[in-house]
Amino acid sequence: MSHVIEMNRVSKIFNDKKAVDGISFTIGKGSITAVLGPNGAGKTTMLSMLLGLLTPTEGTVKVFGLAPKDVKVRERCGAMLQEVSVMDRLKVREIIALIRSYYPQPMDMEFLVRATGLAPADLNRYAEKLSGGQKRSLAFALALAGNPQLLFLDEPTVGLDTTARRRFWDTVRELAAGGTTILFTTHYLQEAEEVADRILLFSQGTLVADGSPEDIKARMVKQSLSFLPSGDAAALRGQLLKLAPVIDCYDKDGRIHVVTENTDEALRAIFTGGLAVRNVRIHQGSLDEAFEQLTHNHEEDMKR
Ligand SMILES: Nc1ncnc2c1ncn2[C@@H]1O[C@H](COP(=O)(O)OP(=O)(O)OP(=O)(O)O)[C@@H](O)[C@H]1O
Repeated sequence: MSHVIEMNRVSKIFNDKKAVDGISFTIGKGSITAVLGPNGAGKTTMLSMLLGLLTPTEGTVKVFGLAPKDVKVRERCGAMLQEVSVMDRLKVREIIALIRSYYPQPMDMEFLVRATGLAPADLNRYAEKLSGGQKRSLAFALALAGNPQLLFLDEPTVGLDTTARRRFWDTVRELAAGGTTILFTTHYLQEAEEVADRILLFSQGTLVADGSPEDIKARMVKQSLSFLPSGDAAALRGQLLKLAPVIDCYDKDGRIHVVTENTDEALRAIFTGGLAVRNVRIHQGSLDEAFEQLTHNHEEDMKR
């Protein structure tokens, strides 16, 4: 299968700083990928190379098997970037019509209006008179105007209210179901977890995790178990701390929690030892915790 996006050992150096450091990944058709990472991790730099706005210092970037600057690639891509600048002295309808006219098979105007939530009345307004949220809806309409097969979205929902945000993600899901490939950056972990089928987690220019939200949560080193004590809780805690796989244990919300690097081994030790526990639960940890842990571990490794 040919990949929609292919990054092979890509680095970008600004002066002496490596903003992106030897990154490789591929992305397949119709997937929704979230790019996450703290400020300065290299997300926008990576996106700019995919859009052909920046040239890699090392490595190769291919989009639809071609260089990102190729006109055949540009015709098939749409982008919504962080900075929204609208053309003055043009009405919303005129701007959308203008952008649609640049493409061989533009997106249906009715779909654009419905999908982006622009009200019919908004179409006759001058773009500079729109609110911040409406300007972002217009930017989304412009990103879709060319009927793209690949859509780049850089922190797309900043400034959108709850309704607009929900409509936005519904449209993204609908497009992906129709075969459009989506790559978006976000700082909202909940969005990544709900919408993306894959997460690329960046830290200091490198890719520290790549997988489904579930995979990434499962990579948490520390998971926890909790249960209700069947007998004396203090005695049970003492017994638990003597088991090799148990790192720590504590009481919370009437349950005893056990911290471990391996829930399977901890459970085995508890049952083999005949400890009096019931109502066992395994806590995977949140994506938030996984994200903190993975980027923190990476930063610590870099200091060594
Ligand atoms: N044009 C540039 N010249 C010099 N350094 C740059 C340039 N663009 C980015 N950088 C540096 O590269 C690093 C990565 O920046 P980038 O904007 O890609 O991060 P990011 O992950 O998108 O951050 P944010 O979440 O804040 O948008 C930062 O240290 C930044 O200062």
